[in-house]
Amino acid sequence: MPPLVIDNFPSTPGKVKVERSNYFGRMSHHWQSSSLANPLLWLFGLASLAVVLVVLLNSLDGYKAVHISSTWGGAQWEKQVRLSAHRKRSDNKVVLVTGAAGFVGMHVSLALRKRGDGVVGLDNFNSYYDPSLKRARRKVVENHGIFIVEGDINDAALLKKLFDMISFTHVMHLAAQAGVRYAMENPSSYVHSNIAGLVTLLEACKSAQPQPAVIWASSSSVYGLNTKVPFSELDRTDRPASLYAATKKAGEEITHTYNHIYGLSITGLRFFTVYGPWGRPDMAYFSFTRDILAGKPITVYQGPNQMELARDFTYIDDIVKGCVGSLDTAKKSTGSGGKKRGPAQYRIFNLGNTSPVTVPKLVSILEKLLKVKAKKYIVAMPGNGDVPFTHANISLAHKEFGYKPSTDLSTGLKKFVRWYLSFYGTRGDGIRRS
Ligand SMILES: O=C(O)[C@H]1O[C@H](OP(=O)(O)OP(=O)(O)OC[C@H]2O[C@@H](n3ccc(=O)[nH]c3=O)[C@H](O)[C@@H]2O)[C@H](O)[C@@H](O)[C@H]1O
Repeated sequence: MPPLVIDNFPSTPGKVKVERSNYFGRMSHHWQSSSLANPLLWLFGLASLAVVLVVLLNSLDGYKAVHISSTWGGAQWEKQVRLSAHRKRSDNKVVLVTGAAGFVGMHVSLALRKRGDGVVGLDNFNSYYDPSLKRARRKVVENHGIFIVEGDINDAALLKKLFDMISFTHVMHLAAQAGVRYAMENPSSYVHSNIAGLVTLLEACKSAQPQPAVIWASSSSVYGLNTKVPFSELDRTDRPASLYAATKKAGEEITHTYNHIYGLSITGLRFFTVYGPWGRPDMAYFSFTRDILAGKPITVYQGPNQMELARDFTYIDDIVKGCVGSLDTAKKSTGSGGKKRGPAQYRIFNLGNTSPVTVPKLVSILEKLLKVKAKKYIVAMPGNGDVPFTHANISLAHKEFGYKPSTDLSTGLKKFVRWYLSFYGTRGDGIRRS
């Protein structure tokens, strides 16, 4: 074999250019003659390593603040996974749902299960918001025969185990670090889940036999600072306003490379401010409900020139229909053994409601439903990643799988409030009593 020269090593004076064929042979000589034999330099090297480690651990602090748990493995665990993956008929799907104890994950898992699909959930039950809500959601899906594996999408060994055990036809990837404004508090958690976790999952999917089709949650936030409305999938998405948006945009690029290189069938869904029963306590409609009931003031942001902010709030049942529709129209991946055998499907869809509502209007609907007047602080929108408005053009999803949202904000909030009161009661402390 000819000597392998690593050419991309820097070749400026003082830097090395290594010839690998002779590398190990020369090492012993270098060991004796080079400065590596000097104990003082060793001490210095070890001290530098310690400093690097301390810096690295500190940078992980933000991530550690979100507690994550993991328990998997063993005969009983395997039995539960297999049972959960069991489909009713051979034409049903077998789906791995990541983030299954999350808001959208729970609802999508139930919808798939109800029609006879095999569904295995995966969730790390982190403490970004009250994990007891996630555990309550787990109870609901467990009652429908769905097992949620407790583990992280960054755990490559766990993913390999799952793909070795089960021939998943689809992966519905909904696990993510959500929240637009929290990205300024804990940026590393977004990189951990939305970038590193996504890549670990795609690696597992690309190597799986058979390769599943992947459907995953992107976000309306990728439209960032765009002003042209409604937002279309053809519009530019290179001006994100938050790190959250940037990681979702990165996800779209990352999934494209896995589609291109490995033949993974990919569908990205840009969700528009999803709300409804079993929702996320960090979102405005949820925290406003809690605070209005508690008699606490709420903060309503305002754009420049006292402009009211608006969102294309989308009800969870409509989102579920969009998720299931896109899953059912996803074509098979084309790769095998980690290699692409032909071009594979790559799609991106907006899943919105097509009728934006202002935040003050959202508050007035809640006031009516709760029969309590809100104490409002109107403040200028802080520069923390928020965008003034969102509005979806959904013609592509309509054409591809008949997506047609049918729940307006008043109707959807009525269902949310009914659920909220039955779950937490009227005290507004966000603590469940049952
Ligand atoms: O579509 C998305 O891709 C994203 O949707 C959601 O983000 P947003 O649309 O920002 O929802 P949300 O926080 O409920 O704020 C709603 C409105 O209330 C305003 N808002 C908020 C808080 C507050 O205290 N006051 C206030 O006026 C605020 O300024 C805004 O105008 C998801 O959280 C996110 O994970 C992602 O999925």
